[in-house]
Amino acid sequence: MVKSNYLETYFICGTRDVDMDDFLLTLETSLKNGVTCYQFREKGPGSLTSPTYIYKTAQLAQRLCQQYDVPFIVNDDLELALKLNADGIHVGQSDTAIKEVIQAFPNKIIGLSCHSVAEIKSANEHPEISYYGVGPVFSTTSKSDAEPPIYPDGLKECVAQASKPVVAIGGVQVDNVAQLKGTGVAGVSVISAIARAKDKQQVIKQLKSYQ
Ligand SMILES: Cc1ncc(COP(=O)(O)OP(=O)(O)O)c(N)n1
Ligand SMILES: Cc1nc(C(=O)O)sc1CCOP(=O)(O)O
Ligand SMILES: [Mg+2]
Repeated sequence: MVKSNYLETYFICGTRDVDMDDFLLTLETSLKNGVTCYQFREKGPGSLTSPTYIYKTAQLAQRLCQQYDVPFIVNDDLELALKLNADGIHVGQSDTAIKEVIQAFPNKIIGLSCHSVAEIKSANEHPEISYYGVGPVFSTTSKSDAEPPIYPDGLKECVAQASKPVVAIGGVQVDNVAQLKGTGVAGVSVISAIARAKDKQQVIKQLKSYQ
């Protein structure tokens, strides 16, 4: 049973976002310290390429999430999500078409990236979508093909038009998260803020202060 506040502090991480040997430890420390959702995103320079390794690594991450009762979401890869019977999948505008995802993965968490009010309006046509990931709110170094930032004002406009909960993504850090107050987001999703934090407990606690 997925908790109603599962989007509150949403951690995204692949093996390239941390030292390879630290991946599972990073995830477990984050789960222990209050992340409410996790996305397995294995992409970008230096990420795993072998489907067997990707599957095995994702499976270990999934088991950790199960221990902490936190939803395990797969980024992009519908086949992997199906194979693992993940709790959900997150896709972007240029990934597998949302209609196909909805059909192939019923009764699961489905996240869709949106970058503008127009994309939100078109996403609203699909009531099966669970949440929208909206951004980048600020500039990010974690995604080389990110769109230009929309900043908190752009985020607020998107939230106002969204028929589903919105998580803010892109460049969200401890020192700017307070700017999200009043935007109406249901949560924040981050890679580097948590992956690179020395004191993950403190950072996760501070990230919750957008509420
Ligand atoms: C929660 C969340 N929001 C947005 C994204 C970005 O998805 P996408 O645009 O498909 O880009 P990639 O992550 O696939 O590079 C996300 N992953 N998660
Ligand atoms: C995965 C991702 N998607 C984005 C989008 O705008 O859709 S920005 C992004 C990277 C988020 O990493 P960080 O928290 O380190 O900025
Ligand atoms: Mg994608």
